[in-house]
Amino acid sequence: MIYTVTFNPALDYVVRVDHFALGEVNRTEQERIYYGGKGLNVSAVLSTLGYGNTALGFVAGFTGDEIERGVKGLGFRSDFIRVEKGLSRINVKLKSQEETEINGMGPEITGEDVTQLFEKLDRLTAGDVLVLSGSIPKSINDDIYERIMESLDGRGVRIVVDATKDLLINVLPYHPFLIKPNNHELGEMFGVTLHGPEEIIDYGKRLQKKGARNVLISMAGDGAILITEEEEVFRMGVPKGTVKNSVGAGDSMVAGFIAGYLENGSFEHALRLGSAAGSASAFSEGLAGKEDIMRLYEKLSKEGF
Ligand SMILES: Nc1ncnc2c1ncn2[C@@H]1O[C@H](COP(=O)(O)OP(=O)(O)O)[C@@H](O)[C@H]1O
Ligand SMILES: O=P(O)(O)OC[C@H]1O[C@](O)(COP(=O)(O)O)[C@@H](O)[C@@H]1O
Repeated sequence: MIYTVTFNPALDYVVRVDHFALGEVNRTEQERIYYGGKGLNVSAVLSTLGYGNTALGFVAGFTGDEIERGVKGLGFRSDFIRVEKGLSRINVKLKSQEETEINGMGPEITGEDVTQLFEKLDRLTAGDVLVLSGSIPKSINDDIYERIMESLDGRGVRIVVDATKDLLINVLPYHPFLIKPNNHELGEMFGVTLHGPEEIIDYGKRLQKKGARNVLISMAGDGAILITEEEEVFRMGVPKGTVKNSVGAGDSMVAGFIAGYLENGSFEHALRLGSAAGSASAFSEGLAGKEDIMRLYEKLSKEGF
């Protein structure tokens, strides 16, 4: 079974504004609402690619009701924990001359709520895949990902972590199967700005030395680099296309990678399917559909990436 955990699901409010002006009244040209949060996006794309999965996480308030209702139509199972205080987030994604995001902080999650999550995770067994993805609400201690990994240590569960800074660094001693920082996040973890693939590979390998098994570094329009536990390094470019909305591209990449790896155990295939899913979502208004992903997969294969 595949499980995803989203501590902080969101409604993503994506608005397009022509020439956004700070401090002025701006009017939208287009507005859309998507069900978001990294784990939920991973769940949605996995299900698009034919991999059934269960999304775990916390929801609160009327926005939480809507998330719980809406994701029922996305093809995966959900088993959320309802929390009493606060609201699930509305994350604002402003598309104009530049892309700007305001991600909310999320509801108040108590120790009891967290215990409920641990009870659900206690069902996981050897061969299961667990995706821990995204930020955590302020009310939770930032050692939560490590505590989850510690509780599952030795059970043969493959754990994928897509998070930033300490949330990610602290899980490395538990040997996550895959981590996916982007190049900026990778630099941020070491307090440096990375220039070019050599530096990115060097710093990616440092995360491996700290315990990560496979490190996938995404670089938006510049593609991705994968450093595997078999000491191979793969680079993948991106197909040509018009970017419509890159929110969720990273999550789509994680989902594509997992689907590809589960299919035949090949890291190269996983990277290609992950890259195709990432670009296909960047080229779509919302998350990509299967046809688009497979079309870009073929393109990446033909172009020899
Ligand atoms: N502008 C783009 N053009 C083509 N592909 C893209 C673009 N942005 C993202 N992608 C694809 O999606 C992957 C993940 O995107 P990225 O923006 O690096 O992740 P994140 O959202 O986690 O920062 C990239 O490695 C690439 O394959
Ligand atoms: O949990 P965080 O880090 O605040 O991120 C949440 C946001 O990330 C997203 O999952 C998109 O993530 P990516 O663009 O990295 O794939 C949005 O749907 C959501 O608003």
